[in-house]
This record gives sequence, structure tokens and C-alpha cells, in this order.
Amino acid sequence: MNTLQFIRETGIEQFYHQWIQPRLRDKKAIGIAVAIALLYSLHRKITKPPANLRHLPWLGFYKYHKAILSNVTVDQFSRDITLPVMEKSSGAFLQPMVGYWIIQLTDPIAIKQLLQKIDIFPKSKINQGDDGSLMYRFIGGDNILMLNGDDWKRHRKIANPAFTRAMPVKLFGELTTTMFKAMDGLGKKIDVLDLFSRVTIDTIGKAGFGFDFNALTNRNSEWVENYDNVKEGMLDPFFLVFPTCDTTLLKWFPKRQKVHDQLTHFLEMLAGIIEDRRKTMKEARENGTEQLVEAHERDLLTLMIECEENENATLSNEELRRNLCIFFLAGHDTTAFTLSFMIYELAVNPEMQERARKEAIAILGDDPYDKLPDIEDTKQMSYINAVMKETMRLHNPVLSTTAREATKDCVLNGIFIPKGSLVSADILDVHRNPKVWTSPYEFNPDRFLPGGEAEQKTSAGTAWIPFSSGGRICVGMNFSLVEQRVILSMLLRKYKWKLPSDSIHANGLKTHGVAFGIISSTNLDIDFEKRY
Ligand code: HEM
Repeated sequence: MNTLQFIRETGIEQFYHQWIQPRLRDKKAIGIAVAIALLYSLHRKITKPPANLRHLPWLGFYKYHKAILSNVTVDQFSRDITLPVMEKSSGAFLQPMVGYWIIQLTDPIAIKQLLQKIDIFPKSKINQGDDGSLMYRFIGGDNILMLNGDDWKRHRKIANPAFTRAMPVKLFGELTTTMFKAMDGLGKKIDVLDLFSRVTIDTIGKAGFGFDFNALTNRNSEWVENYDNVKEGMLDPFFLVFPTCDTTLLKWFPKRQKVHDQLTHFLEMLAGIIEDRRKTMKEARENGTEQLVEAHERDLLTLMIECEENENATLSNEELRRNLCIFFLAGHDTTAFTLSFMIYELAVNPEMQERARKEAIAILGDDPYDKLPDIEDTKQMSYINAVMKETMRLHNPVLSTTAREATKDCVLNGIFIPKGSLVSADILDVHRNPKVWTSPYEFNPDRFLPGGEAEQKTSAGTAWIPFSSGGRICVGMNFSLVEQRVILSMLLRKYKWKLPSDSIHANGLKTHGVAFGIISSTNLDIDFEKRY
């Protein structure tokens, strides 16, 4: 039978004449058919990775976005969504974003190679969000976190010495005693997220900008209120998934517009701090009084402005302002969340809390008054340090590094990365990767004691990277670690604490923030009992 006969005998011809031919004259039907075809091809395009990335396993597009929009907890996200894909992969998987895919690395050696090759893998512009969006206006543009190449080196050259010289241990201790006074007025049950957010805002204010935000002493601080609204706005998954609503269509969202206005006010207040500082420094220079404060107690902004003059590398007021935004965001929430998660873990593991307390008492004594640790004391806190490291392994506030863009075809520990693709070090998943850590969901600080599991892991690659690694490692790492040691050791001496029986975290810590990549929590109330 030839094709013509086949068509006639099977009834296809009749079907064509009766059904298709008349409808071909109907323009509406053609329009619908074309729209369906286009939608189908669009659906395939956005839900399936491009052909050159299909050698890697991927997270389901709808599953991922449904989880994001329903504000899934980090634990559910890692156990139900990334873990099954990670187990199938050999150290990398694809994460679907709106309009593009990111390679997430979960293999420590591949991560090490990625983070060392900063010239081959510069930071992608995609991190900054859409021009004009809340995120772009706050943390985008030319700043130390986002820039690449010589521009980034100029910023880092100015920030590095400031961070090395400024280790205001005394200030950390003094602010902790102010925090204790604030705790006296809060009763037994205290929301530690709010408490630590306030103490770390005041720390970055004083140590970073030489400015008193009064977050601990004034519960209605304009700074805190403004910043909290902006932060909440940035974390809103709706505007992350539909960024046009945050820019072109903003006028249709009056509530969002109000958050933009608050950000404008916040940025103006930061610009004011810089102008005042330049003015006071100029006056001090003219009066010959500028060296009266010790270098390690001078604030980062002052040190950066001084450094500009000494290193012959300048930052404009606008660049300084943009960096202050990064220090503000990166410099306090991350530490506040880490402290809160640590207090939680010690609340649900009382024997670990007691062990950490014994160490604090052995170093600082047990006299019934606040003892401020000095830098040498903080170096002796090996168990407290292990508790901090294990908290950052299991609950690191930063989910993954910002995305890098491959400038050429590359192989990272056997994983092929095609030129032009976006790639990140997946901090959450490498820290919970069962091929890397034994019982990764278990909180066990002993891993980080001398001779523990961590020593073998880190030597093999980059299995513990809460602060990233390589040339673009967090510039505030030591600042944060010393701040954490001071606050935790002083708390351990003064208080015992436990999780209230009605806590929403009774069955495990509930953290959120997968969409934005910075992890937080809510209602983290803890019962504190004074020891003196
Ligand atoms: C627990 C506390 C902290 C954590 C977990 C943390 C984490 C990180 C991570 C993962 C990065 C790398 C981002 C990337 O390359 O994509 C980073 C970079 C950075 N962090 Fe932190 N950070 C913390 C505290 C701080 C503090 C206290 C400051 C400043 C006061 C700070 C300032 C910065 C800056 C400026 C960068 C960009 C460095 C560069 O690209 O040269 N961070 N941080």
C-alpha cells in the first residue's frame, strides 16, 4: 500500500476534510493552536536546562518554585528537594531560576578549585537583581561584594587593613554588658533573634561606622525599624520570583513602593554618616588631634578613609556608601543568626551547654560579675569554637556563594562546566552532604575538636565554607568569630537557658530564606535563668 492509499483507507483524508480544513479558515482556532504551541515550547524551555548542561542532574522547576513560594523550611528544602538530587550526582546539580539555571557544587574539591580561580570565574551580574529593584538598590552596583578584577582589588585593598587592624574586643564585651541590661527588662522568655540582631547592629554601628544606632537601648530606633522593613522586603519571595513587579510595575504595588521610600531614607542616613566623618576627620587633621584613638579601636569607616589617603587608592562617597550597605547587611544579620542558632543548639543539648560553660569559667573565672574577655582569652576557647563551627556547618546563615560565570570551558574535579554557565559553591549542601560528613544532620561539635572529623575533611578540599574560601573569602570572618566568642562566653557565665516546652522549634529548628539565600527564623524564644 502506498502512502496515498494508506491515508484514504485509514480515514485520515476524511478527518482532514471534515475537521481540519474548515477550521483552517477560522482565524481564532489558528491563533489558539499557535498560542498552545508557543506555550508548550516556552514550558519546555524554562523547565528543562539548556542542552549543554544536561549532563548534570537537575531540581524540578515546578517543585523548586513551589517550595520557594510556599516559604519552605531550610530543613525540608535540603532533605526533600536537594538531597535526593545530590545523592544521584557526582558533586554538582542544576538549580532552576527564572530564565536561567545555576550549577550548584557540592563536592569540596570542585568547590576549592572554583573559589581559587577568581579570574576564570568572576562574579556574575545576575547576583545583583534587576536594576532599580529593592535588592539592587541596597546591595547591587559597585561594591566590594559584587565587583570583579581591578575594581574589586581597589575596594579590598582599602577594606583589608581596616579589618586586620580593627578587632574591637573591648567594644564587643561592653556591648554584651549593655545587652545584659536590656535582657533584665525583657523577662525570662526572650526572642534571641531580636536580641542578637540589636547587639550586632550596635556593634557594626560603633565598630563599623563610629555611630550609635542605640538598637539595644531604644526599642523604637528609627534605624532598626527602617532596616527591618527593607530586609523583610528584600526577602519577599514574590518579588524575587516576579522581579518586574519590583521595578516596571512598582506603581501597582503601593506597599512595596513604601518599602522603596524607606530604603531611600536609609541610604540618605548612611550618606550622612560618611559626610560627617570626612568632615570631622578633616577638622581633626587641621587641629592635629587625629591620632588620639588607638588604631585597633578606630572604626572601619575611619580606617578605610585613612587607608585611602595612605594607599593612594580612593573610594568615592558613593562607593563607600555602597560598601557600608554590604557591611550593614553582611556584618550583623549573619552573626546575629549564627548566635541565635547556637543558643538554640545549646538549649536542646544541655550537656554541651554545660561543657561550654565549664570552658568559659575555666578561662574567665566564676566571680559573680561580668568579665570581659581579651583577645588572648578568646584564643583559648577551643570547645566554644567547636560549637560555633558546628553551628555554622549545620545552620550557616548564607546558603550558597554568589554566582560566578565561567569565562571558558573548565573541568572542576571531573565536573564539566561549559563556558558562559553560572556556578556557585553550595554551602548548605556541601555542609550536609552525606558523602562528605558522617551523620550530617546531627549536631556534633566534637567534629571540630583537634583530631576530629573536620581536620581530615578540610584538608581534602573545602568541606566547611561558611565564609566562602580563596581570594574572595569573607573580609569580616575574624571580626565575626571574635564577636561570637565574646558574646557566647559571657552569656555562658551569666545565664543557663533552655527551650520553652511550647516552642514552635520543639521538633527541630525551623529556618527560612531559601529564596534570598540568607537564612533566618522566627519566634526563637528561649528561657533564660541568671547564674549571678
Ligand atoms: C557569621 C558571619 C558571617 C558569615 C557566615 C559570612 C559569610 C560570607 C560569605 C559566604 C561570603 C562570600 C560571598 C560570595 O563570595 O559570594 C562573604 C563575603 C563578604 N562578607 Fe561576610 N560573613 C559573615 C560576617 C561578615 C561580617 C561581620 C562582615 C563585615 C563587617 C562581612 C562582610 C563581608 C564582605 C564585605 C564580603 C565580600 C568580600 C569580597 O568579595 O571581597 N561578613 N561573607
